[in-house]
Amino acid sequence: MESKSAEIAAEQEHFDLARKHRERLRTELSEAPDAAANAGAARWLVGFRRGRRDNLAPPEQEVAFGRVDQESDERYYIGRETILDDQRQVLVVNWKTPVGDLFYQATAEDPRGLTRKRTFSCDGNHILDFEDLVFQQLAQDIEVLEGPDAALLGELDRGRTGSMRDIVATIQAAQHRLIRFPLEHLLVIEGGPGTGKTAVALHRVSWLLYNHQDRLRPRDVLIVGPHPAFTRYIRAVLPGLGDGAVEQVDIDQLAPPVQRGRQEEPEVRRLKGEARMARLLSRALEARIGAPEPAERMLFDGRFLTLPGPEVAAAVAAARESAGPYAVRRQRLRTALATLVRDRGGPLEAERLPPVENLLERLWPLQSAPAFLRALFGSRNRLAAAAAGEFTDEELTLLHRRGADRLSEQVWSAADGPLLDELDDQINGTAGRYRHIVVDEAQDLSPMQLRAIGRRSSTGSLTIVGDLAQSTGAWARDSWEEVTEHLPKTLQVVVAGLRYGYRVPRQVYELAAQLLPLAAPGVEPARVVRDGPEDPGIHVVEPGERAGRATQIARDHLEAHRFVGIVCPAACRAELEFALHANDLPWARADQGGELDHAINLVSPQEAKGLEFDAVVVVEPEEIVAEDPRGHRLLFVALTRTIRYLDVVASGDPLPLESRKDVADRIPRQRKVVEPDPDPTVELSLLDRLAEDLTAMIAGGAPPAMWDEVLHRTAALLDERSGKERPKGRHHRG
Ligand SMILES: Nc1ncnc2c1ncn2[C@@H]1O[C@H](COP(=O)(O)OP(=O)(O)OP(=O)(O)O)[C@@H](O)[C@H]1O
Repeated sequence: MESKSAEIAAEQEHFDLARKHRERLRTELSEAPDAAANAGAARWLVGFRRGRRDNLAPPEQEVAFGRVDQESDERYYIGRETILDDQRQVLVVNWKTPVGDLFYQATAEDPRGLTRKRTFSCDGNHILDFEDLVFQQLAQDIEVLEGPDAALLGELDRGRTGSMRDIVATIQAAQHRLIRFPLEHLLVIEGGPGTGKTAVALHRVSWLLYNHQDRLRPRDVLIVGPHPAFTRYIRAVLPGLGDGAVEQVDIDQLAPPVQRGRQEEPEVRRLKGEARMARLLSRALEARIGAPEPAERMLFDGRFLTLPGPEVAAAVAAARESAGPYAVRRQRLRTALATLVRDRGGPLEAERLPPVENLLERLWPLQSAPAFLRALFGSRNRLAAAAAGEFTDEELTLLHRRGADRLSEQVWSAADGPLLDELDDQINGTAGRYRHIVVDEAQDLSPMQLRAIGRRSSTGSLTIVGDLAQSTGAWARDSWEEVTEHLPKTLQVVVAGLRYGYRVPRQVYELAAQLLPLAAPGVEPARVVRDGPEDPGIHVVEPGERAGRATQIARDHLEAHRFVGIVCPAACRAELEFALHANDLPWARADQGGELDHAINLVSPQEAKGLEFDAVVVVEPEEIVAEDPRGHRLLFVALTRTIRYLDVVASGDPLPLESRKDVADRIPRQRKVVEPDPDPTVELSLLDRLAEDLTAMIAGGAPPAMWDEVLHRTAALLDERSGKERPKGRHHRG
């Protein structure tokens, strides 16, 4: 039998040959277009060639990651793209083809005509090793297929960066079934943290684009993520798979572009997300349509003309009852008024003349969504009229607010976005222009947000991705029906699960999963495929030491070249920022549009959704639990962001397992002003330390935003020392 190194050398020859032909193609595509029949055709050719060239894998990437051998003795290499030689012989087959499907789907029980599946490990296009599954052998030992193979484990252990990678080389059979699930469905992909939901959804897009080229072009697909940091994190995957032109946005971008930043109470967010808001807006908009005078007098070129009120009213009623958005029906009224004018001998071009325009504007005023919503929220009377008994007085009070003096100065909240979008749809209509939409982290979306997605779908074909155990915020969900009921109902809904947890190591998942009975009793825990390098570190510290300890741990990981995330609740944010500054560490914050850095990233538990890091430091779990009505779910999210290392730094309980209220009640609440506390029981050393901290802040010129938080922490410390015992965690390390 050939030695392995000889076989690797033979495979390398094939890889080199394929690479030569991929580069030949790149050169050909770069050359000027051949003569075309006309200038338009030449332009098309240039665009086509550029697109093809841009989608080619970069020169340094391996040409293939696998090989399948068929019983018929045919053998195919599987890669990110098909590569042909100059005789049009196939050197590598695209993973999205039926031959590619075999690579992922063949099992010992059902080898699908394969004798062997080979997986290569490479450094660039240089083969380091390969691993074979010989199906005949495996048929005798099916267990071998149950565990993760070496290629998958190798992939999972690779260090992370701020950018998600593709998983084409190691897609698992259960994942592949969802990737190629038929297009004409509303497919819900659910599964625990790190089961590959996001990866599967993105590869599904690539697979669908390849296999439905006749009806699905990249511009027909939209990907919606939960927040900008997530969109940045995933944005390189599809271009890497050769599908660069797919639009990827975060949910807040599905709205007219307005100035954002207004913060609102959870109850207001919840109310604004409800589906009945759509009806309120619709009634308010219809209420803007007016009634004519008993006789409408108009002046054309010095000649008066009178339209009888009842005829104008009939025209308004007909337009009102006709189908279509507000602006389209307004246009119908314009035509009807012009006809009435002409019938009475008025000018032929009446549509465009000021008297008709003025009457039209009075009866059916032009609207823009932001101006309309500002006026509606600013008027208690208008709100009450539009409520039509569907809203209580208290609810209307929550909606009522004084608008900015100028529209351009109006600052809108996140929950206003879908309302503006809904209004824009009611006024101008929305062309449902996407034939397939992927929605990630869909478990948190409000009905109004889901409606914004639904109206952009022209087919009802959607891939909805999420995990109910991670559902938090004003619209936390407990079932998928609560989500799908607000989406188009044209196609069959299928809920499919991913069960194997690829991200989170066993030791970390065992800690996090203790929260599940409390956080999401109905949700089945993921089956974890691998062990981590060590148990989670639990660090119970004094409140004043918390930021310092978290920073120190992050620094240690950084020095070991790990991509680090510090997941920190709002209450601890300022002290962490200060400690990171003071220690002069390179760090980035996800909420400021910055990239996730190759260093330390400070993220809130909400922003952490969908992200992952080599090492994660979770700060003060009790505060995280207190931060959200489903706080245990939020903590579950925070604890499951790591691919290898987890540290929890807490002055309270590092894993609070009581009700959220009990947890929240023991956290000292923020005090605005701190009086010097003369309590003699406060230890001198504590005061010394506080004095030191404050001196350091003054010397370091800490920004004003940090002071409030430090004072709050000071108050908490003093409260604590004056006798309020706080429960301590179970573990201690370092
Ligand atoms: N078949 C696979 N081969 C290699 N890596 C994989 C595979 N499946 C998943 N992964 C990796 O596991 C990690 C988690 O995947 P992903 O982010 O898609 O999970 P998720 O289910 O969306 O998680 P969350 O619920 O936390 O958002 C990623 O690094 C992904 O690349």
